Amino acid sequence: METLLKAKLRLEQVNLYTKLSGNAQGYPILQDISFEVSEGDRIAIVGPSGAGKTHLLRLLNRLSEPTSGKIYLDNQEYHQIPVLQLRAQVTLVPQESKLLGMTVKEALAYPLVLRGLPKQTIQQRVSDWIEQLHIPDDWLGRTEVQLSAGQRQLVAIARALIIQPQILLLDEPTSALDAGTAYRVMHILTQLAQSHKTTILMVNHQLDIAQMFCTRLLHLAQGRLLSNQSASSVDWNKLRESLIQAEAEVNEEWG
Ligand SMILES: Nc1ncnc2c1ncn2[C@@H]1O[C@H](COP(=O)(O)OP(=O)(O)OP(=O)(O)O)[C@@H](O)[C@H]1O
Repeated sequence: METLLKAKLRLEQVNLYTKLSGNAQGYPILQDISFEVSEGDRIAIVGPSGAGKTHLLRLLNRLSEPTSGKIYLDNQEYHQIPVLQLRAQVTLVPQESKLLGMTVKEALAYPLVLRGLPKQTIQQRVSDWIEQLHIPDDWLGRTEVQLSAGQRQLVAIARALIIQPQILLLDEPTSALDAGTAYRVMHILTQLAQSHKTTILMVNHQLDIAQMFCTRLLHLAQGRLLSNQSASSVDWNKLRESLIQAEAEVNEEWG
């Protein structure tokens, strides 16, 4: 019972089915997913393509609703929490982020403007994160089309960090970053988790990053949770081999 009270996030037998034409029952995307997450956990979510990783993050950000089962934040059922309030606490950085025609500097400030923070606080916080993430001055006046995929990814991560959410959901956050920037971002996230008890759930195909960064690992396959274990108990070589094998099988299926 004690663990239930301490859980920051809890999923109980969550199922997600998507309606596809010609299939009345729907297509199973996630099945019987149950796990708990504590404050300050750094969780890597791994699994082959199509395993349901992105949909799991979408459920946690309420971009989708479970077909059945329950999700709790601090013991409060998800659907009882107003969605904007929930998203201020549980923030998603999707694989592709848009700056909506804004410059980088405007886009970084925008989430804070929406929250009505004083101008000086906004400027200070934006400058702090620009410095911490080593975002060069010459990016600040650029719009989305003037940034590379990696630059856009870093700006998207900065926008989420600026809000200081309690739970940060990241969908392949380092896939387009160079190695140096990826490790810098991971180092900052680790510090945040340790100093502010920020909880991090990150989908990642780069197992070396997951191994170095995470405290727990969730392994999904075909919409089911294959394992939920502490990072220290993972056999990383075995996991690497099984993911390569599973990915090859997915590719074979697609011919
Ligand atoms: N709009 C949709 N309608 C129906 N099924 C979908 C839809 N979008 C995705 N799917 C299916 O849902 C399953 C899970 O997709 P999801 O994107 O969550 O996988 P993933 O593990 O994140 O994959 P990847 O690593 O390739 O990003 C896949 O089988 C996919 O084909």
